Amino acid sequence: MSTYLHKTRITTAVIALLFILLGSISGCSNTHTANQNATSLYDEIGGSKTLNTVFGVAINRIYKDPVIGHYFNGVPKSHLRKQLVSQTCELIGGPCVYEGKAMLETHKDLNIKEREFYILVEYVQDAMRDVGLTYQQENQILQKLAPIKYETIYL
Ligand code: HEM
Repeated sequence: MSTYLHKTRITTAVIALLFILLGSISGCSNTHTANQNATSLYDEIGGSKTLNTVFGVAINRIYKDPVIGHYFNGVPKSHLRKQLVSQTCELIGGPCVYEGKAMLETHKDLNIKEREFYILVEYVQDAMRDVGLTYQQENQILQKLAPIKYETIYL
């Protein structure tokens, strides 16, 4: 085989490889996006805009609650909202990575009672309903938050 032909074949192989690589990268991201669009509860409910509204509404009520409101004295609403949105976003298949404090560490010295936990959950549930989430979406989100109960309450 002549050197020229040899070089041409190598060049063709390199170009083909590049096309395959680029194809698989873009194919991969397309599939990824398609899957996320098709399956994520996060996208289904309207993403971070909806979560921000839900937690904004819930937090305003929680801070005024006569039983649990006092826990939040000195906790900036915007901070708590940002962390709850990010945590829930991650839990329901959104693109977020929760980078806030660990749940056990955050709540362990607060001595939160079980019934107080349920008061908070009810505010979140009411806010989801008020914002227009379906009963099914509401339940799916609550199911994701439920296991956190044992990291927040004092038993
Ligand atoms: C499923 C239930 C709960 C979830 C998902 C949750 C989640 C969170 C998150 C993400 C933070 C922010 C952590 C950070 O600053 O990085 C936080 C902080 C806090 N949570 Fe909860 N929480 C829950 C239940 C409760 C309950 C029942 C109470 C009280 C009644 C409570 C009181 C607080 C307080 C006072 C803070 C602020 C702590 C501080 O900044 O020192 N949480 N929680």
